[in-house]
Amino acid sequence: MRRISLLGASGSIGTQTIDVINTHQEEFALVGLSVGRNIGYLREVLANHQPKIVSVQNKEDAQTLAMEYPKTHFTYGSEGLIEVATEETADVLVNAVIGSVGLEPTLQAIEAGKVIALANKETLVTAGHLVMNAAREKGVPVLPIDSEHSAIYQCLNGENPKDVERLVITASGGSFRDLNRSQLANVTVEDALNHPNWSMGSKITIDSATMMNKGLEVIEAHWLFDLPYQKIDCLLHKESIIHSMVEFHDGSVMAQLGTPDMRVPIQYALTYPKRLSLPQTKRLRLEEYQTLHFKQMDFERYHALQLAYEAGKIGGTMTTVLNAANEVAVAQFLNKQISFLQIEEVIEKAMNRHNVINEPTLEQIQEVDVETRRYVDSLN
Ligand SMILES: NC(=O)C1=CN([C@@H]2O[C@H](COP(=O)(O)OP(=O)(O)OC[C@H]3O[C@@H](n4cnc5c(N)ncnc54)[C@H](OP(=O)(O)O)[C@@H]3O)[C@@H](O)[C@H]2O)C=CC1
Ligand SMILES: CC(=O)[C@@H](O)[C@H](O)COP(=O)(O)O
Ligand SMILES: [Mn+2]
Repeated sequence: MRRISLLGASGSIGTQTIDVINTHQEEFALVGLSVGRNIGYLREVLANHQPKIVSVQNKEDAQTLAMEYPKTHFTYGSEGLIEVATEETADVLVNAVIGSVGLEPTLQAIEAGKVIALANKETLVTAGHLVMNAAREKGVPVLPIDSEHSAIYQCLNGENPKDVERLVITASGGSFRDLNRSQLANVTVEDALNHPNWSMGSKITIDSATMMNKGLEVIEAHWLFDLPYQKIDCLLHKESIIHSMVEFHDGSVMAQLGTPDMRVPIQYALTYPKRLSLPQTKRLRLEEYQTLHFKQMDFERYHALQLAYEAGKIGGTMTTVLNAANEVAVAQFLNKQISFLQIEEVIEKAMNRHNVINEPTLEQIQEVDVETRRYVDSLN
């Protein structure tokens, strides 16, 4: 029995994690969870699970719920996320919150010796060295949930990491993949939220449309697989059937395939190194596709990806700036305060003015994060 704490239970990854847990009730127990403001969904979960601890965003919600569910401890805010992440009866933390708010709970969970199943890629983008060093020191595995990284993890299973020539991360191209740059000037939020292959939360769907999602994933791969940026490539593949590939020195290429369904990588992270059945996923029948498409990445068309590679290669706090500026700019775009193309403009401005700190501490990262958010807010 694996006992799971789940941050971000009401989101796209969170609800699919609960689906996986419900599918294998003999294997998994949900001992802790957090939601933000979606108390309605939390009540649905509490009808079927008896977690020891629950965190919500607001104190008032925590107080109301505590009266209704006396067997569960309710907490709230950023401290609440840490309490759930370090719940003593949990073996595994599934981190499925959005944004760098996921960093401290991840670090504290590592300190408490929990296995980390990580969807929250912003954690590695903003402070990959802190997370991976802490995990190494504690001997705690960091298992990827992100589909591309799960694919690479599966391809590397049993291989010697020294034999890797390069990683090939596939990219769907996002909502605007058939538009050229000049056609991006007037695109709407509603259009941007219409991802061709995946149903995901709004922030990552916008990241996918700007190609920043691939940029975040390149940095995530750099930390997870300890490879230099020169060995991490991106390839446009519009069907999202090949979830990523690993090329080895002998020319062999390993790929992981499947229909686009996040429950597969979520479950793999929860059962690793075993596999369990997942009857509800649509099976891949390649004859239904006949043709899969591939195209070289175009860095002029997808400038945000270029910025992410630059930030990654510069390193230190530059990726913290990239991430924080992106989080604020995407929120502004979703609130219709800036245009789609301004997202990358804002990120570039924030990067250009930043004096990098190498090997930053957690405090320095938090300061740079706050300062970058303040700067990006001031632009608007
Ligand atoms: N969705 C996907 O298919 C994939 C997602 N990922 C990554 O997984 C992470 C989650 O993405 P996704 O599930 O799409 O996101 P969603 O927006 O769907 O869900 C986010 C979750 O985090 C909660 N939340 C949001 N802000 C806060 C906050 N400040 N404090 C506490 N909780 C908060 C939300 O609560 P509430 O809604 O209750 O307010 C919700 O439970 C991201 O890092 C994303 O990049 C990676 C690969 C695929
Ligand atoms: C499902 C998943 O892992 C997302 O990160 C997905 O990769 C988004 O698709 P693209 O970024 O390739 O459009
Ligand atoms: Mn992904």
